[in-house]
Amino acid sequence: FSTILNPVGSSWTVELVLVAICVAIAILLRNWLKRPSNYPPGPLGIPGLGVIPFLSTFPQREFLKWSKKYGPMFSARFGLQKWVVLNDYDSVVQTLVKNSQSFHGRPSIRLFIETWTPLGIVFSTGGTIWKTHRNFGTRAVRSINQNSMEETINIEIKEYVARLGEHSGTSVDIHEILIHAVANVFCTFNLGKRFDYDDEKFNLLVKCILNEKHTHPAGFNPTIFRLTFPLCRNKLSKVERSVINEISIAGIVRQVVKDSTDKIETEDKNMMNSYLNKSLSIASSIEGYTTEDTVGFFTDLFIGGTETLTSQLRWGFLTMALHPEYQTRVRCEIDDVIGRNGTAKLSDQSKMPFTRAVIAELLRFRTLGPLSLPRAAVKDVTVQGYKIPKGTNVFLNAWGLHNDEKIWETPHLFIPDRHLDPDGNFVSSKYILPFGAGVRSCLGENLARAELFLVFVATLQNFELSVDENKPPSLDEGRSGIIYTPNPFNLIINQR
Ligand code: HEM
Repeated sequence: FSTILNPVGSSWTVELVLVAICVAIAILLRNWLKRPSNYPPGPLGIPGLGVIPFLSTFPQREFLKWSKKYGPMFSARFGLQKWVVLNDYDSVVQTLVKNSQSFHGRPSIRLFIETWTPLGIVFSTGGTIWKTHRNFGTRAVRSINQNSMEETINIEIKEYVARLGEHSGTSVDIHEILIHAVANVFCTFNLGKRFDYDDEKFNLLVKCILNEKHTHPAGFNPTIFRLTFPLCRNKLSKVERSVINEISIAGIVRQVVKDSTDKIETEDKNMMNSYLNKSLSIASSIEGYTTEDTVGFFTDLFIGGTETLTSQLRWGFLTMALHPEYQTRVRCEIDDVIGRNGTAKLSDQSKMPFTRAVIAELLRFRTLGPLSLPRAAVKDVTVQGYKIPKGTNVFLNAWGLHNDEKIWETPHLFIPDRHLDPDGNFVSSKYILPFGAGVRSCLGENLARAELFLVFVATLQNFELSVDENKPPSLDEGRSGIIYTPNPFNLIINQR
């Protein structure tokens, strides 16, 4: 060793190098231990790695545990990155709602920037293009009135019930049929047309969503890992790039955008046409805006709106099959309010407290986005007395909020009655935040809630769901990525 360091044999060179190494380590340690004044407390972790070695594949669990020790808003380093984790309602409101504009960013996650081509709204780091997408999206979603939303969803439900009926009496994985229905609702609102279930292009889209890999490898653990270790990132993101590109959803959307641009109409027939009209006129005023941004926007809506809803409904049907007593209670309510052959309306919700309680409990019990989507502070800001510097990333631990024993008794159990008052009325809880909070909360929340209700009700109205008693699927087996999806499972469905 000394020959390498000291080829010429002078001892002071060795000493000098050793001193330099010690100084470098001391500086690194000092920087590691240094925190801005009034910064939220948190676990120190290991220099260079932060808390990564202490996280499981379900990090929200460790986060909730740490929040008991360091407080509901605590800080942690993932590698060299500074993060703050919010674990209770107050810290979420104070941070993401009251200081909405300061936290409208998302971290610049290279993984998404490299693989999510083109970058649309969901992983946009913020700024003018995100604002344009967001403003337009919000207005477009608001402009869909309840009647047309109901009508469009119910048209799809008819087809979906008929397809499911073909499997009556058998054990089947309903994932693909469900995606067809949910994706077609998206297509009707956004592209202005629904597709036949046998349409080649449509089936390709459905297959892309079925390719569950795209939700898994991009999960937060690997993401954090790759952010920290560039070499691993490059190696792994190659796999992901091929998966995501293979998905080719963007490719199909690009073609539809092109077709629509070619015959753009002044009349706002659907969201895409309307968006294209608008984007063409604003493109010249926004630096760097291209039609690829439009493609990204619609690709995000498609992925964000299809896989999420489908997974939440799959969790719901599995839960009902494993809890026949609740399934029967929902069905009795459906029969009373809608009847065996009636079509559910959104307004029926006010007369169906137990069904609402089941859906609310489902959103709590199987939180689809356990860590919501990460945010970033776009400026220095003080929250609850803590200083959070610009560039700090933020996790909303929605799973933690939904499983906090201070709020929920036996949170690991599915108990819809906790959402009913003594008179049986549904009571909505502010402590359930499945759609995030603040200016970047879910753009499709209203549509998602409407679809959840209508598809859930139609399924239980028409079918009895059960599982193979010999090897029942488990509610504890899911894949934790960006979203928490159930593993593939079969249900025995019997038409009533
Ligand atoms: C059960 C269904 C759904 C769940 C649980 C869900 C959940 C979420 C969550 C947690 C976020 C991040 C919010 C935040 O950062 O605070 C999000 C964002 C988003 N969601 Fe959803 N979502 C669902 C359905 C949908 C649907 C149907 C659509 C589309 C029509 C949609 C479009 C979006 C978009 C575009 C964003 C990004 C908004 C932005 O970054 O400004 N989601 N969603």
